[in-house]
This record gives sequence, structure tokens and C-alpha cells, in this order.
Amino acid sequence: MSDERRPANPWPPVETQRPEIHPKAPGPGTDLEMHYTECFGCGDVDNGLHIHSTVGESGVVHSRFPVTRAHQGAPGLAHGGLLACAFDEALGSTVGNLLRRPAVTGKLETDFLRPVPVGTTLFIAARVDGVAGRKIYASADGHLNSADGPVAVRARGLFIQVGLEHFTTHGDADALAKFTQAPRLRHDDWDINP
Ligand SMILES: CCCCC/C=C\C/C=C\C/C=C\C/C=C\CCCC(=O)SCCNC(=O)CCNC(=O)[C@H](O)C(C)(C)COP(=O)(O)OP(=O)(O)OC[C@H]1O[C@@H](n2cnc3c(N)ncnc32)[C@H](O)[C@@H]1OP(=O)(O)O
Repeated sequence: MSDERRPANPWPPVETQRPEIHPKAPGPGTDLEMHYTECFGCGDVDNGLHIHSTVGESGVVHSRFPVTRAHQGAPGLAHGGLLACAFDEALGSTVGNLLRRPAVTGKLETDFLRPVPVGTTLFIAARVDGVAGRKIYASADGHLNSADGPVAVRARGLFIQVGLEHFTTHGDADALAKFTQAPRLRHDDWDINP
């Protein structure tokens, strides 16, 4: 089905407020550091996605996902689940860095419009569309091989703001401590009260 013929569900699906970029958010042109070295999306992980992101203009964050043989589903083509993972990373990074609110993915939907071959780079442009209390709605387009290449994948996500105890209760408290001590992630610069 062509993109034009896909049903257009309203987005965001509820009434939202315009997102407010946090005053300490990294500005346009900033290359974002990996948020955690062991993150499968942006970290220094064997066969991870090795996504790099840069803040763009007008609340858009640009991420690049180089698709390798390690990311195949069908021979020579990217696995859809890993493409969804790339969008989870790109959207989560956009929410986290621009709003500086710790948030987790509640819902993620993807439209796969064209195959993504091994050897291509997916250029993902993501933005925050609206905020309703703890609920943060974000969306992204993934272009083949250049920022204005054909759109191969689209995604929409609902992120839910959480307190840092979400990560200490359910995750690895020591890892979180190291990660929030990184200069750019100091949590006194974050909106951490959901
Ligand atoms: C990721 C690291 C963040 C660390 C933070 C510190 C610094 C951050 C630094 C940098 C960040 C940069 C980059 C991040 C990059 C990538 C991020 C990847 C993110 C992930 O990959 S993260 C893993 C997958 N993720 C989970 O592991 C979540 C598991 N889950 C839960 O932990 C709970 O489920 C939770 C907390 C989501 C909610 O639980 P809860 O009890 O707090 O709240 P509740 O259930 O009341 O939901 C509140 C309102 O959201 C609505 N709602 C919830 N879920 C919905 C759904 N699915 N569909 C529609 N609406 C939904 C409800 O309907 C209600 O709406 P309403 O208020 O209108 O009633």
C-alpha cells in the first residue's frame, strides 16, 4: 500500500500542549553523546545499531543508522524489528535531550514503506509532537541514504515520563549512577518529577 493510501489516524491521539524545549537542552548543531555506552541503539556494542544523533533546527533531531549485515532479516535487507529499535532510540533520544525528562517507551508503531537494504544509512528525523501531562508524543521519518531521500519507515511513539526510581527499582542502580554523573546528563539539569 502506498503511504498516501494508509489510514490517517489522528496524531497525537489526544489533546496535547506544545512541547517546551528545556532551557538546558543541547542546541542546534550539537552532536549528542551516547546516553549509555551499553545501549544497543547508540552505545559501543558489538553489532549494535551505532546510531549517532545531532540536534537540528526547529525541534528536530537527526539520527543516522548505518544498516549492516548484522542487522538483516531477509537476505540483504534490514530486519523490521531492528528498524523499530532504531526509531525507539531516535525518538527516545529526541524526547530525553530536548525535554530533559526521563521517559520510557509506552507504545511504538511503525509503518514500513520500502525495504531498507544492507549498506544503506537510514536518516531519521524525529520531533516531539505534543505533551499531555506525563504522556509525550513523538514521531519520525526515516529516509534512505540522505536526509531528503525517499521515506522508507515512519514511526510514532508514546513516551511516559518516569522518576529516576524507575531505573533504580527495575534496572541496575550502579549503572544509572555512572550514567547520570556524565557532565551533560547531570540529573539536576533534568525535569525529574513526573
Ligand atoms: C532510557 C534511559 C533514560 C534514563 C533517564 C535519565 C537520563 C536520560 C538520558 C538520555 C535519554 C536519551 C536517550 C534515550 C534513548 C532511547 C530510549 C529507549 C527507551 C526505551 O526503550 S524504554 C524500554 C521500553 N519501555 C518500558 O520498559 C516501559 C515499561 N512500562 C512501564 O514501566 C509502565 O507501564 C509505564 C512507566 C510506561 C507506565 O506505568 P505507570 O504506572 O507509571 O503509569 P500508567 O500506567 O498510569 O500510565 C500513565 C499514562 O500513560 C498511558 N499509557 C501507558 N502505557 C500506554 C500504552 N502502551 N498505550 C497507551 N497509553 C498508555 C496510561 O493510560 C496513562 O494515561 P492517563 O494518565 O491518561 O490515564
